[in-house]
Amino acid sequence: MKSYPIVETFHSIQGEGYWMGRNAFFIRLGGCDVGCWFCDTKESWPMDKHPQYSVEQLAQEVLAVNPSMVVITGGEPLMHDLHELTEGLRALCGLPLHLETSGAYPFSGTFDWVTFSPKRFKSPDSSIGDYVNELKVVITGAEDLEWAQKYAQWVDDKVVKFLQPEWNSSETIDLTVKFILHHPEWRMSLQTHKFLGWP
Ligand SMILES: C[S@@+](CC[C@H](N)C(=O)[O-])C[C@H]1O[C@@H](n2cnc3c(N)ncnc32)[C@H](O)[C@@H]1O
Ligand SMILES: Nc1nc2[nH]cc(C(=O)O)c2c(=O)[nH]1
Ligand code: SF4
Ligand SMILES: [Mg+2]
Repeated sequence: MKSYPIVETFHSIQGEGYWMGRNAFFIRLGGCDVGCWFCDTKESWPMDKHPQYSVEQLAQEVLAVNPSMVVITGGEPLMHDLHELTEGLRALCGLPLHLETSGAYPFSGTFDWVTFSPKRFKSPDSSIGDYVNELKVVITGAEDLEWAQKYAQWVDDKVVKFLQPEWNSSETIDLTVKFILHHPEWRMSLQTHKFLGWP
């Protein structure tokens, strides 16, 4: 069966976005070429520097901690064909599968929830449009707020829209709060696990 390069796996709360606070098992796949300067997981960028795990090995790790859901993240997960990973985890674990992606590569796999975090450094592939449940735009300054609105128009009306400021910049957090006070269609997402010192 197919294997995937794994940066890390961990059991924590979903720190961000719509499912914030839920008990989740995270699988971080290696490989990303999007190049965000603010990326908080740059160690995930190399594709070939991480150990390969089979889908069965990953399923065993999930089952050992009995989480309420599994989050596939990275790196950029869509650089891989996620079909075997999601079909295998679904068959072996029977848990909801969530995806964190920039959408920069064609969509693959079957997910119960897709969080789309587009980046100005590499445009999303149009294939993600049909699958998005949540839009989560990282805010580092005023220009990102303008840019976020472009994607709010691009996704379906029913998509839940979050602005996620860089967690360690109080100016950016203030800027984001002030914007939301004038744009009630947006919600705030904070990376709560970082404030708590959890992975
Ligand atoms: C590390 S990325 C991995 C998944 C995928 N490559 C992506 O960017 O969506 C996981 C989430 O963290 C967000 N993120 C990365 N660096 C961040 C930072 N410095 N501040 C806030 N959010 C950040 C991303 O936008 C994404 O929503
Ligand atoms: N606790 C926790 N929640 C998260 N939600 C998305 C994450 C990610 O890196 O994709 C993440 C993460 O790294 N940790
Ligand atoms: S797309 Fe995601 S993993 Fe890749 S550099 Fe940007 S934030 Fe980091
Ligand atoms: Mg993270």
